[in-house]
Amino acid sequence: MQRNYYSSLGGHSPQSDLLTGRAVFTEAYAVIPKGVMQDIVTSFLPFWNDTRCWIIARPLSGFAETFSQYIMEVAPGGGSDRPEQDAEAEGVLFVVDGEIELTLPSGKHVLQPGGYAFLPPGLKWSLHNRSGAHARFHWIRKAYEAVDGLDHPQPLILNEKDITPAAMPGTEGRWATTRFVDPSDLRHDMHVTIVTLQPGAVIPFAETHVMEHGLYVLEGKAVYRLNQDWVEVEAGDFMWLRAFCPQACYAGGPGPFRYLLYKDVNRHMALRPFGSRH
Ligand SMILES: NC(=O)N[C@H](N)C(=O)O
Repeated sequence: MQRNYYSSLGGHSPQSDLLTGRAVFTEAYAVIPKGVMQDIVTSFLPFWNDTRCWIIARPLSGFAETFSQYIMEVAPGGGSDRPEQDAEAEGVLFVVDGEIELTLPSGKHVLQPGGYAFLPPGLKWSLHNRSGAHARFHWIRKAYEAVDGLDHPQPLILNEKDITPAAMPGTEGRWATTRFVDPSDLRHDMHVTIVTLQPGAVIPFAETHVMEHGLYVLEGKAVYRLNQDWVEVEAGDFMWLRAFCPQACYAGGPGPFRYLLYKDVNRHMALRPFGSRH
């Protein structure tokens, strides 16, 4: 079965989100509800044709934010021969709707919903929509932190349906993570995974950690604890969490609650606070 994660995006009228007022921006986190991703907040990117994008996360405060995240929408016939202009940037693509053709030095790959690509920095790639319908995918970009003595990671092309989710210990699979990258592979400095909670399952403690997150809800509903607040979220919503933002959740059902999760990993921290001279 082909999943369509995206059908809910933009499905709210602007009024309904005005009424529910679900958009939140605080010093610790932001919530961008699906209804806010309307035509007036689209961006267009250089060298992309028939493509628009919603930029839902970016390094912001000058402290330590590490990533940007886009929802890309490519019309039939659209795409780019020069998608990335920054040689430092690594990227992950995750398809939520339709079909894209990704060309790498190794050849052409067709990605459908659930399709994942890891693109190391400096890789030559291009992307086109050769199908007759719009294609939508997440594009997560980060400045790769190279380490002397570690090779750059290699490109990866995978699909979530080919990966068995790993259950969190003691949860009997009610909380599980689909991992596209081996967590012990230290060449990688970011992970993009899919977290799945069955109806009624919980993250039972307020996780508080240095890693930042982008969480895009692929499916279902939950109440998410963000810092000191409990926020209702559903498919199509996005949450941005700064380092140390406490987080927990309760999956509301009736179906599974699933989200795409970005996390920075596996690197030393700066020795001094941002902006310090000594
Ligand atoms: N909010 C989350 O899903 N966090 C994950 N458990 C994580 O940080 O790995």
